[in-house]
Amino acid sequence: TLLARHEYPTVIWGRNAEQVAAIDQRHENPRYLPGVPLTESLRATTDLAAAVASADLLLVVTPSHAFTETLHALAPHRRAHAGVAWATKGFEPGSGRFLHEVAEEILGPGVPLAVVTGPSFAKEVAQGLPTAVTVHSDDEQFAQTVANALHGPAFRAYTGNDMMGAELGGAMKNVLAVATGISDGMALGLNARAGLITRGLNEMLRLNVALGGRAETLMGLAGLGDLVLTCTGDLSRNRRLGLALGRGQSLGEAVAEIGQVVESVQTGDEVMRLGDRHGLELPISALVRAVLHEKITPREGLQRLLAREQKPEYPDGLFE
Ligand SMILES: NC(=O)C1=CN([C@@H]2O[C@H](COP(=O)(O)OP(=O)(O)OC[C@H]3O[C@@H](n4cnc5c(N)ncnc54)[C@H](OP(=O)(O)O)[C@@H]3O)[C@@H](O)[C@H]2O)C=CC1
Ligand SMILES: O=C(CO)COP(=O)(O)O
Repeated sequence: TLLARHEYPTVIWGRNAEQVAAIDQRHENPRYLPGVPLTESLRATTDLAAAVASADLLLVVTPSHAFTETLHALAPHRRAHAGVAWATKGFEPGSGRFLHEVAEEILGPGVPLAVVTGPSFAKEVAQGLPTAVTVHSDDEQFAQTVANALHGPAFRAYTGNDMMGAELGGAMKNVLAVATGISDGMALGLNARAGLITRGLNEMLRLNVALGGRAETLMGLAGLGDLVLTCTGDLSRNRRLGLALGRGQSLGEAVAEIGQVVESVQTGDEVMRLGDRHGLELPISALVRAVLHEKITPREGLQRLLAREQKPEYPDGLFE
């Protein structure tokens, strides 16, 4: 709806005929964005081949568990010049690969790729409220093309060239949002929330540096920006999952009640796998995973965090 608002002829593909008809004809998405009017020029279809074959630019927004199959489905129909961007946040489930690695493998060399990420609740974007995101690509011109399409009177799109850092920030903030949600669900107070956000940012920065990424990406919209939004904004599904767990609900009950994708349930595993591979301790992320897998209760998680040894805030400099 943002692209259509910017007068780009835009077609959204979906697999559910009823939802597609509602978007195409009534300009609404009653299942996922009830009550938010969509741009009238936005077209919707269930015909993936036709939608892809007519596009100069592809923006994938399926959940991470559907990313690989969606790219396989669209690849044969992609026009030779059409670059592929995605707003999906997470890793490929199972392999733990970054999504740009998956895209490179499926689409082959030479296809322009870009990550769109940042603090952007879909509902607020659709309502036309001011939002800022960042578009990262190895191909500077493609980053600019995607940013130009998204950028408009109420939407700022910055550019960068650190795809891995941008993807790591978008994935990790979902796990850390569960931690602050749990803390708030247990009514542990505002100090606890700020402490978790800051030490969570530290986990993001250390993992990114271990992977060879650049700290500045995580200090920007892709990291800090999205971390603050998701840890504090009740529109976040990941935060709401934490709130429910902190109040004593089970994982199954909470996920069913939210009724939308909650990326952290899968991403917690992949983050810990990356941390283990690089010999990093990520205490908040580790406890979130343990609570999500119902191996420990939120109260046990809290006790373990508070019982950790006292130490310098930055033992080996800022980013050892
Ligand atoms: N919502 C937000 O504010 C933001 C979300 N994101 C990221 O975007 C991604 C999608 O999130 P979001 O749209 O909010 O999730 P939702 O749960 O709201 O919607 C998921 C959508 O993806 C579709 N879908 C699920 N599986 C498949 C599949 N195998 N093939 C085709 N379509 C599929 C669903 O269709 P169906 O109804 O048929 O199941 C539905 O339309 C996530 O990675 C999220 O982290 C990024 C920034 C902001
Ligand atoms: O990524 C998002 C906002 O930038 C949406 O967060 P949730 O998936 O937690 O709702």
